[in-house]
Amino acid sequence: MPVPDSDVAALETIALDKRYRRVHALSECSFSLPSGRIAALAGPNGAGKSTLMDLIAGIRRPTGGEIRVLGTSSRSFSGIHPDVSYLAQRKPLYRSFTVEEMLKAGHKLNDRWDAEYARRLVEQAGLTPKAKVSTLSGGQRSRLAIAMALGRRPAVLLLDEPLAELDPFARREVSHALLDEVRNQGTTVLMSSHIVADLQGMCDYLLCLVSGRLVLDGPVEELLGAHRVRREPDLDGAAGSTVSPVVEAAPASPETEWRAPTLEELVLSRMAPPPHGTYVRAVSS
Ligand SMILES: Nc1ncnc2c1ncn2[C@@H]1O[C@H](COP(=O)(O)OP(=O)(O)OP(=O)(O)O)[C@@H](O)[C@H]1O
Repeated sequence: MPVPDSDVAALETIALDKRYRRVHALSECSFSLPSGRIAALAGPNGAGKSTLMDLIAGIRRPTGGEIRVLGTSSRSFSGIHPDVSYLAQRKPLYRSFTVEEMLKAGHKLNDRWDAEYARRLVEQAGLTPKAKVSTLSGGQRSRLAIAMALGRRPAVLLLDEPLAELDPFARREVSHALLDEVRNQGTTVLMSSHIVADLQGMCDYLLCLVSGRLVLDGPVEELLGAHRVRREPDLDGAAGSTVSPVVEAAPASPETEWRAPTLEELVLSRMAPPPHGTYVRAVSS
């Protein structure tokens, strides 16, 4: 893996656009993700998350705009950039293969492959080399798929709903293993998930798409620090529900208490603004 130049964004999109005939899946999407960040890609169904990942991975061509990976424009190469790994929603595992055979396939299919590293990740996951993929649990399959994605030693790792299908225990186990690894390696990660509560504490950067447009973009701490939600003692317990209670926008009386929102509240406020969602106000720094 090349040593990232800290001045160059790991991943940058400039006015990225994607139309599928009548559907405008992504509009004028511009962001710059610094190296070493673990970014959450949040947004409701159909917001354009998979489309964005597919475009970055070179699976689809944009209708407009540009993508840069470590400063190199996607216009200068075809297919997936050698420093990017993509773990799509449907995990690319062959059910009839053993764990060992999957690793061999990874070696064959990738010009750049760190066999030693991939084997170590599989060992850490407690996977038996002779076990068939079809006999693995959902959590074990996720760990194998992640080892396959990391075996390329990517500088940028794209994960589309990596924790879907997993029960809460497996989600925690897989996400901890994944995060330890990418932090140790300094890998930049872009990870989509519907379960925004899962992303808090895992991700230090947030991109939120709604109807193909980027509505939130920045370091999580900065975004949370720049917004306030009204403190409602009776309502606080409902923060985990999909549609949070409305919090009045104004006027705020002098006694009104404000607190920093959770990541979930902030994202929900953009996905479902009042009168159906939480009102979260921006504060000037
Ligand atoms: N191959 C395609 N042909 C036509 N429309 C498409 C195609 N793929 C996606 N779309 C449309 O583009 C929009 C964005 O879809 P996309 O799958 O990128 O969203 P998403 O945020 O990943 O959704 P989900 O969270 O449900 O996976 C949707 O309206 C979808 O119906």
